[in-house]
Amino acid sequence: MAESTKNRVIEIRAGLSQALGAAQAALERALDARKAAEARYRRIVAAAAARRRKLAAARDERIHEIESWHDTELSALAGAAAGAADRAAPGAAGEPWHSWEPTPLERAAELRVGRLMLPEAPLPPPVRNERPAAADRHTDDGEHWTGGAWAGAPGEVTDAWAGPDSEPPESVPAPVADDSPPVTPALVRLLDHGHIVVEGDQRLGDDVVAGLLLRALGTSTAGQVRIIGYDPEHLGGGLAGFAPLAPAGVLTFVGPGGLDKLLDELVGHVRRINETVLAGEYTSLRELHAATKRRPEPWRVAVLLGGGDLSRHERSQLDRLLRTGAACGVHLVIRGQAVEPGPGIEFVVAAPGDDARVDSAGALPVRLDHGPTPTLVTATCRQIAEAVAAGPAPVALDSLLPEAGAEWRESSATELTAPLGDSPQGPRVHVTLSDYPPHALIAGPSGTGKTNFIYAWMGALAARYSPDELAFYLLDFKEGVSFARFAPGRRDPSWLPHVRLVGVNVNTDREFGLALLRFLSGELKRRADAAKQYEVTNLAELRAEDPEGSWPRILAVVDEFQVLLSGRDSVSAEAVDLLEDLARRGRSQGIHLILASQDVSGIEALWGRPALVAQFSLRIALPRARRVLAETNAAADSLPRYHAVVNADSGATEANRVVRVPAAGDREQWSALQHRLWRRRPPEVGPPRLFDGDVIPKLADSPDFRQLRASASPAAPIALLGETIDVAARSARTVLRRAPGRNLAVLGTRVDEACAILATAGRSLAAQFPPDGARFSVVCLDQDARAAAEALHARIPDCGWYDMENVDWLLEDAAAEATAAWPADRPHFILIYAADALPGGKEAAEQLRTVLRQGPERRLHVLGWWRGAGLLRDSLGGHASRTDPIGAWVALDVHGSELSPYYPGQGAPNWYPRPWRALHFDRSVHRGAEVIIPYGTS
Ligand SMILES: Nc1ncnc2c1ncn2[C@@H]1O[C@H](COP(=O)(O)OP(=O)(O)OP(=O)(O)O)[C@@H](O)[C@H]1O
Repeated sequence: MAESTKNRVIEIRAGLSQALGAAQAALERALDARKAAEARYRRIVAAAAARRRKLAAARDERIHEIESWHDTELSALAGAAAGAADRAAPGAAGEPWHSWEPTPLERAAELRVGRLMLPEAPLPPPVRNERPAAADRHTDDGEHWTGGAWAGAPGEVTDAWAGPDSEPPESVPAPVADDSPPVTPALVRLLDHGHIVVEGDQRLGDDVVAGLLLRALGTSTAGQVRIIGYDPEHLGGGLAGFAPLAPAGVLTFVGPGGLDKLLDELVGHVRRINETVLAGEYTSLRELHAATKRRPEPWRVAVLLGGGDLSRHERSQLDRLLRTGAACGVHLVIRGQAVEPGPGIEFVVAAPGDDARVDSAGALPVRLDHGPTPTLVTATCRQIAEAVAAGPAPVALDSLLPEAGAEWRESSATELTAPLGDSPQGPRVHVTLSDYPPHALIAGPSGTGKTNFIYAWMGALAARYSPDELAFYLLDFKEGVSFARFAPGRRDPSWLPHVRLVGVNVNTDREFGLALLRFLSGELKRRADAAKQYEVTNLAELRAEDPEGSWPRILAVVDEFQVLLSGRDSVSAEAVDLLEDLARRGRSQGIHLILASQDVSGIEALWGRPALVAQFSLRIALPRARRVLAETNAAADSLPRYHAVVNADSGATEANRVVRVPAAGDREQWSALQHRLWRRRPPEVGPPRLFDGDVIPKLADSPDFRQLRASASPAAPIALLGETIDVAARSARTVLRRAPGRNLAVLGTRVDEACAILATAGRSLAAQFPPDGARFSVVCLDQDARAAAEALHARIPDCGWYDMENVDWLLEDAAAEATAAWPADRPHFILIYAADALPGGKEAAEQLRTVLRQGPERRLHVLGWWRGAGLLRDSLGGHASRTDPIGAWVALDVHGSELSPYYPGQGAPNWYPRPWRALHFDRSVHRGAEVIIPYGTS
């Protein structure tokens, strides 16, 4: 091989080896670079994953925070909205139909028509431990998760490779179901606020109207919402379910063509209410109600369903009502008429699903409620109609009273004024008694509330005027004890401090009525004398001149007064005279009479006495009372229950004022007032005198008996006999002084009463003497009276006892005593039970006559019981004998005609016997006989 070739080979080899070395080095460098690049790549990937995890965690945390804040806020807002809705629409105003029932509310509420579709507050997210599946998922906010990264999530490393190591977000908000029921009702305002126009879907609109009406009815007191339906296309069919309201007058239908008249009428109501009810004092009925708690006018809701084009007049009336009706409680619910938006007008657009709208809810979707079921509508309407037919609920007595603590502030110097209740038009009705009108006549058939009316009037007066200003004298001729509540009783020791006298169960004791009139007559005289002395003419002037004097106005109330005037006897004759005088002259002296009667004949009894009836210019008629107002005034015929016509001008129709009378009969309410006033009574005001004709008085309770004291030798011993029927509790008495005729005869067959009278006489006489100061002898000649005679005998110390066996001794002794020449050293009282049964024939009879004739002058007095007026006559010596030895007598079941011999110069006394009553006459003091009540044994 040539050198050159060798060299070339060597060169090539060297070159190749060099190249190989270089390549080797380059490869090594490249491998190093690759290694470094790979290491860097791994670092970047790891950093990216770590960063992404961190960011995802931060994002999740933030999302979670935002979501929980959102949830809390949303639930708080939803809760607040629901709470506000509940408050605005409580009870029947907002309750869903399935649990709905009427709940009358204090004031008008907003009414629910459906639900507001508010954005829903999601449920709290559950903590997720599982990875979500790799499949696509939709979150509730519409984001799209692809299994590796959140599409469109901000700040995400979206360009990074999502290797198998990459993690999905730890927690994902759970999708929330969107079908939980919304809780916020959609409300509209109708009553006391405005009008509602329903548009849109016909059937759903009908449901809205029915729902609104039912809710309006159910949230108010029965009868306070009146509906007037105008439905010319379906002739009322649109309101068919409400038909049960029609008979009670709560729903009226206006026929086609009647719109004109209906709108005119409603405008008329608005004008009237503005003029007479709001009367410039309030701007709306709502304001009046807030200030006074009274709602004198019903809400009138006119439902206008279709009806085509309106005439110009109708349109302008409708516009007027839309502007001014709501303030006066006149509201319109309109369908099928174009109405311009305006203040207070709510538009409801009916549509299915969530497409309905309520104007005041803005753009919020509304889902309307279904209408109430026909059964619910008719049942509710029937219930309301029944409640209306049953009449309004009673008003409480408290509504007539001043605030507690503000009592007794009025002066009665010129008048007595008190409210009696509200008129249906709203204003209070006040009634005044003064110089004109001075006296009142009240009439009402039984059960119409006459007694209640009197209570209410008395309560309103008694709360305003103190007992210094006003005094009551009360008399009830009806059977029962209606006025007894004003006097202390066993159950309640309080009394009405103004009441000076209460007479109950006096229907057979007309004398008590007479006694009251006599007493008032005496008081009239006292006032007239004082007026003369001060040279004044009426009570106001007298009080001004004599400020220290006690001059209360007097109110004398006589219920069923006709009993007093019935009968043509001396009682009614005198009663009429006294009444006439009191009615005529009492007015200026502050004495007022209130006569009440349930009986038309009672009122008619007065018509025959025009002078008397003319004085009673205040006339009060309860429902169906006849003839108490003027002849042509029939206002009482149509009065609802618990109402009265008050007329202060003798019944002239234009002076009628209708008043709704509060319930004052309730014992509890009355007692609360009475106790309040009783606790305030001045210390000098004692309880009233209670005269109860059904109660037998007791001698031990008699003030006259209690005052009797023993004295050594009373010149005029008093024999008490029984209680007089009088304004003051007085005992009838006869004085047994030393004078001819001072004997007492008790006449009649009624043993118990005769014995009671003798016992009273004996005990009261004995009470006036010290031991041995007088001699008492009891003679019992009738077995039936023995127990009573023995009881008396036992009560009187050292009393002699005589009967059939030994009465002759007593008579002989007494006759001698009566004719003796020497003066008696002490009085001797002989009490004889059944003196007509005296044994011993003529001789004994003669002795008795001697004692009767001559005894009294020698202080020997007979108190004898004869079982008949004729038998006494026999004892006195027969028909022709004189009766003057009997100076005093008490007759029981003896007719007046039989008493004429003992009733000198006056014919026969007017006496019809009645149980436990007696007629007493004492010729030394009486002009006429008086009725007395024997004391019961005690
Ligand atoms: N304004 C009223 N509000 C509520 N209840 C009333 C009212 N007026 C009367 N009543 C009730 O009606 C009933 C009859 O009333 P009241 O006794 O006053 O009638 P009256 O006309 O006096 O009847 P009578 O003469 O038969 O006693 C009573 O139960 C009473 O409580």
